[in-house]
Amino acid sequence: MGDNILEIKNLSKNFKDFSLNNLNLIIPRGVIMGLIGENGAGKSTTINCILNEIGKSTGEIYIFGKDHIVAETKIKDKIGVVFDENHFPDIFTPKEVGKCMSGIFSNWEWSTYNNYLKQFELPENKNIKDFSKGMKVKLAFSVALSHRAEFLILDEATSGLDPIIRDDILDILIDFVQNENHSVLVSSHITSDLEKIADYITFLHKGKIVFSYLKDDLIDNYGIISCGASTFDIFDQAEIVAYRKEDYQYKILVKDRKSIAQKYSNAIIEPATIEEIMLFYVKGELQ
Ligand SMILES: Nc1ncnc2c1ncn2[C@@H]1O[C@H](COP(=O)(O)OP(=O)(O)OP(=O)(O)O)[C@@H](O)[C@H]1O
Repeated sequence: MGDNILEIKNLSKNFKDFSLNNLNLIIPRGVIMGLIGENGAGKSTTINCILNEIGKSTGEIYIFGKDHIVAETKIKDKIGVVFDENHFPDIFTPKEVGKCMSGIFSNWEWSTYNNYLKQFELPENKNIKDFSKGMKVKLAFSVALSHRAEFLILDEATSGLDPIIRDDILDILIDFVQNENHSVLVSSHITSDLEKIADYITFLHKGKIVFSYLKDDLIDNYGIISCGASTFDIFDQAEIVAYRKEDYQYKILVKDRKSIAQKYSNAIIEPATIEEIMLFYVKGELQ
């Protein structure tokens, strides 16, 4: 267990109209795990269960090898969290936030915090209520990165940021996992960002994990075939993950595009992006 920063076993959470269903997930040390899924798929619920912000119905969660509830205080000291909303009281200034955090986190580093405030051009004495949405997110990143966290958990944290700051944040995350004790769990709708930085992609759909794969395996192996009805009919159905019927053609998602290309030499096969793979699973006909 020591090599994994997070281990989730058979996690379920039942709400009245929604259930997270028997999730199993491992995040090794030294990696960025991207969590994708449609609105309402259960990404925030998963993250809230990990952080014990909401109680799980059943299952086990270990962070740094320890039960996430038994060792909650110690664990939270080493986790940096950024959500898509302001965590801090509006009347605080960044300086006051720093003072408050220095009392909460045992490894608080003022110099790192002040450097991030500078890098993100955040005025240290302005009230947060007068910050833009992007400034609030940048403040949350400054805090998350200033207490020697080993595990960063980001829930839709970058979606309110402009492409330039987003790019800076992606660089910071890549840099963060250069320390092989560190890992990042990042949920995002911006799949192109995850395509740039994630080592693994976990796809959650209607409360269940569809897959949790190495990103390079996804990109190297999945493919999309465009073909007419007659070609579609000769495909071995077992080779089709999902398909979508368009006006004059079928689009087929396959898992092993290289062997399919050899077998059906007339078929046109393109690599699939993460967004396309997700769309096929959510909107296509599944085999
Ligand atoms: N406290 C709650 N009580 C009842 N249902 C809830 C509660 N919190 C979340 N849900 C439901 O759980 C489902 C999953 O929500 P969740 O916020 O985890 O999805 P998500 O994948 O993070 O979506 P998004 O991308 O829109 O943020 C939704 O149907 C939501 O209505």
